[in-house]
Amino acid sequence: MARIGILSMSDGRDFVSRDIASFIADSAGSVAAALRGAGHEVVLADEIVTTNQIAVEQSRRLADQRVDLTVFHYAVWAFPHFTMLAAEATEGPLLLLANIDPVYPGMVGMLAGGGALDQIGRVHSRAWGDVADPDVLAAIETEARAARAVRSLRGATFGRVGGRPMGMYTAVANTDQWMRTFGVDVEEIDQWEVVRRSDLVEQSRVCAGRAWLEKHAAGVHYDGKQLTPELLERQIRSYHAMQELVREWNLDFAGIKGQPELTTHFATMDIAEAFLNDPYDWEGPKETVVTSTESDMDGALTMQLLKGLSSTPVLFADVRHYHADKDVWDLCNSGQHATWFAARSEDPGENLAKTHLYPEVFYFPAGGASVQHLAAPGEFTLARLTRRDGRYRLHAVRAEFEQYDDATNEAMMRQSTYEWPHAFARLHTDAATFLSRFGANHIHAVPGEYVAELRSICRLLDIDYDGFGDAA
Ligand SMILES: C[C@H](O)[C@@H](O)[C@@H](O)C(=O)CO
Repeated sequence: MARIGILSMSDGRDFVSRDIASFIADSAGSVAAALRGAGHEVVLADEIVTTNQIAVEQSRRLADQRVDLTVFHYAVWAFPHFTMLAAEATEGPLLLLANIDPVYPGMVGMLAGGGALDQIGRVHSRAWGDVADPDVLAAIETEARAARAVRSLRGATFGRVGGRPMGMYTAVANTDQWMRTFGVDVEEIDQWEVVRRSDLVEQSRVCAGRAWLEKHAAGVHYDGKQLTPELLERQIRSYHAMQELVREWNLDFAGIKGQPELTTHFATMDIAEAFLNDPYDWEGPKETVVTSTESDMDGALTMQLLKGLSSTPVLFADVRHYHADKDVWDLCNSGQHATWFAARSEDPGENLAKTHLYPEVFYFPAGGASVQHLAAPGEFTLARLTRRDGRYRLHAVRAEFEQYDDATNEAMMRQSTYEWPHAFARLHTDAATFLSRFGANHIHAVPGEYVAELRSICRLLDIDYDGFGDAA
């Protein structure tokens, strides 16, 4: 949930503002109550803005509370320079909210303030109407979620464990542009640290992890070569090594190169990535740590934004295949999908019961377990940050994840790489449009509807929104 500041604008003439103060306070109170009722934290300004000084003081006070979204509330005609002074003191996302009550010219106040902000190019969003109307409340909440997701990036640190894999330009971003556009710093960490620290993990933790996986997974398919208890333990060690790096380097999210050094000479990072992205591991419930395969920077950044919206694990997948006969895509990853996607259950046992650990395939001679499952059905929002000629854009598309009878699921998974995790996605766009315009090999998804938030995020970040199909 978001932290939302509310600042009510009013008239600069004392004999007017005096008489309308209670009307404004009641209206602001209803907005605050509705947002609190929806679970948000609300910070109401101490004073209604009736002077230039109060405009600056009160907006600075809200800014000090590091609100995710600042709402300028217009229940009456308000002197527009108050809006300008308050906006000047508000560095975060800004929403102008007018109640539609003809008794007082609140709409006029909002439009005069909004027009003035447009004149100086100050990004802001607008909403209007009675907050008792669910659509009005939903519009404010959409902006609040988008604002929180964007704010959660500012000051964050991405841990890039290993550099660019396999010449993948789409996995590498410019750190200056990241700091300027998203406020995110990048720590470059050598994969050697994963190998070095893996040896230092206590054997008891490792044994407990292997026992837990063997107990709960649908199958751990040891083959004496590509997947052995020793290799699975090495992967469990690499998971704990990554957890340590996240803690010691204060990483908010991360990416692991993996290929080719680790996947050829150490073990794959599939177990590490899956459980970093999961809300649990063999030691209990935990916070998810967004971690991208192939140290995909814009992939991880997209996932961190989606996590800011949904507070769930976020899927990382290759756009691997299109089943034209079914108009369904196989989103399958040579790395991981958090096991949570197998059943989207809060009970890890339920997800693991649909998850198989298979010996890694020919690409990965170092071996280890791949984490295989088929994502549970549901409605999803998919997104991906990419760059066109250096400028960021955010692709967005709606989809349903589907499953069929066991034989059909099996046959479809065997058409690509059976041992890897899959999601069968029906995208709300046609294949030709998608393949001709989508700017990456990886895509990310969360359950639920977040298209409006993604549009707002683009406005707040001043990047291009690129929606496909009914998300256009
Ligand atoms: C195993 C291959 O190298 C895969 O990693 C490759 O196809 C990708 O997934 C690239 O995104």
